[in-house]
Amino acid sequence: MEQIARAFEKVKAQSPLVHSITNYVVMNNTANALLALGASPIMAHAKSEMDDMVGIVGALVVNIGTLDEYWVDSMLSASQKAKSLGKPVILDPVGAGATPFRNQTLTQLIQNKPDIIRGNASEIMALASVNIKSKGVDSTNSSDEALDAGIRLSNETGAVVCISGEVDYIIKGDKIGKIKNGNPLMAKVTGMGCTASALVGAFAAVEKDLFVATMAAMAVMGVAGDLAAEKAEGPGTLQLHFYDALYQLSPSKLADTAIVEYN
Ligand SMILES: Nc1ncnc2c1ncn2[C@@H]1O[C@H](COP(=O)(O)OP(=O)(O)O)[C@@H](O)[C@H]1O
Ligand SMILES: Cc1ncsc1CCOP(=O)(O)O
Ligand SMILES: [Mg+2]
Repeated sequence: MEQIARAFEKVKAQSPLVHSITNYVVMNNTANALLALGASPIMAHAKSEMDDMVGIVGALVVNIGTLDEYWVDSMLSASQKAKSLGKPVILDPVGAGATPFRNQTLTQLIQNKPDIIRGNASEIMALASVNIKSKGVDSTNSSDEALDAGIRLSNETGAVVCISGEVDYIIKGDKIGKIKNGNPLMAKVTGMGCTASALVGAFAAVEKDLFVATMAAMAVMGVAGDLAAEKAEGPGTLQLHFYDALYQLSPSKLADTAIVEYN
């Protein structure tokens, strides 16, 4: 818990710049969430600026939500550049398993060795080649069901794998962490998973231990989700209160309220 609170202090002190190549649906949600957290967002996908942009940011978040052929080229070149500079790459495999194009793109992106993969249960199961029936971007599985797939995916790729859901699992080798905060209403707001991946980017930019960085980001998501749900009347006000909760959350409040298990 101390390490999680310290990572949050570093985000606040350093206000890292996070580069997202992300989808049209969530660009605004995720930029606002990064600002509320105390980080700084930039969304960019032009091929001509990928190398330069990656050169000035603290982390790269690649999110395939509304991918197309041009964007995939940008995603591949930006992740290669980030790896060559030793900057963390976070992959959000939105809609993994839904179409062959998504699966082929994810295979290429994973060959570039992302440092962290954060997805919902169905996406992680699809990435680990579990034969599931995809319902697009929303999960039809619980994170508990995806745990074995997540462990396998982490072992195969060497990445920290985060399976989000009622319980968030964070996996690296034989380390498994759980975050038990959050509220089911979060799944009724589009872009909450993408927001989680963006926050993971902010933490990875300042915290070298990427397992700790991912635990801390998911703890912040869960605690802010709990606080927002106490005030919300539905998905619309949940989103608004979520930004306010993120903005008001302190490292000490995080340490007092995060429900973290680790073994
Ligand atoms: N049933 C739930 N209970 C608590 N938190 C949840 C629940 N479902 C989702 N969350 C939280 O919402 C965020 C988005 O997760 P998820 O819905 O799994 O991602 P995605 O939007 O990519 O499908 C995460 O922070 C997760 O912890
Ligand atoms: C609805 C939708 N369609 C393509 S991307 C996207 C947003 C998905 O966001 P999240 O995975 O965070 O729910
Ligand atoms: Mg998602």
